[in-house]
Amino acid sequence: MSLEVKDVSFAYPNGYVANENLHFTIEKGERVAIVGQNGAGKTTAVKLLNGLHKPTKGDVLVDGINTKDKTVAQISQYVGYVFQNPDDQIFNNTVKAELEYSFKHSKLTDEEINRRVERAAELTGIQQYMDMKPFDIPYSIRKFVTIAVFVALDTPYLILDEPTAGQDINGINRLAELMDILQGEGRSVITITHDMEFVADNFSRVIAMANKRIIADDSARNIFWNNDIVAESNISKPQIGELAEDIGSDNKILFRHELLEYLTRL
Ligand SMILES: Nc1ncnc2c1ncn2[C@@H]1O[C@H](COP(=O)(O)OP(=O)(O)OP(=O)(O)O)[C@@H](O)[C@H]1O
Repeated sequence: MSLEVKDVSFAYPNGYVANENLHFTIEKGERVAIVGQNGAGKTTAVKLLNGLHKPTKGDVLVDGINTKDKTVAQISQYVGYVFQNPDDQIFNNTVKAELEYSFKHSKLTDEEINRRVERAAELTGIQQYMDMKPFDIPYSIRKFVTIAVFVALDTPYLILDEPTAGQDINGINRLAELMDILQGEGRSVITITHDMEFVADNFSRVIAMANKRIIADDSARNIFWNNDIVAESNISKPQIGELAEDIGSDNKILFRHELLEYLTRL
């Protein structure tokens, strides 16, 4: 079971080519961060994963199913896409209704739907907001509402677009815990982010994009310690990595404990 992107290119209706020859596979349970300069084509690429865009060339297979053969509604049962801005996604009158809406045509029993909705609310920390109007709660919590929708739906693949934007440390920790739980259940999380600390702390695999293409698909350590890739994709090295480089370490340090260990050995 996997998400397979096979030599995919994509052009918008106006003819602008936003992705060229993307080729990668994401296995079930994997966590992958897609990073890169503004306009590199990251959002276009993830919209190909959930069927919002269909490849102009090549194929995207979701657990073996070609996205070209299915509707967005069908693919979104497998691949959940949480928009960068929750206000583009939320449209129900209460938080609870927003979570229940996706089950409108579901054959699941009411008990099962309730169980899933309650669990999703608990895992995302939104229980106390369930009866409120979404626009009466803070932006950072609204983002968790949109995540909870797909946690409840139990999609095997979850795409988070800039999940740390607008979150404080508690929100970021909650995201990290949630991703651990989802991964423990064999679900994949794919994120687009400009937050390199979040990437280093939570994603072992990183896909770096620049100018419509993938320029590297490697461990976070190898990506952040390759200055050519960092420069071409216009990302920054996480702070600890930068500090380690400044003091002359070439041990590919990314974490505080690694830096401390290195310093005590000097
Ligand atoms: N509907 C559209 N029609 C034509 N071109 C588009 C459309 N949507 C996006 N583009 C262009 O495609 C390119 C890639 O955009 P995309 O949003 O995928 O980049 P991104 O890497 O996600 O950028 P950012 O980090 O700024 O969100 C950009 O040059 C953008 O202007």
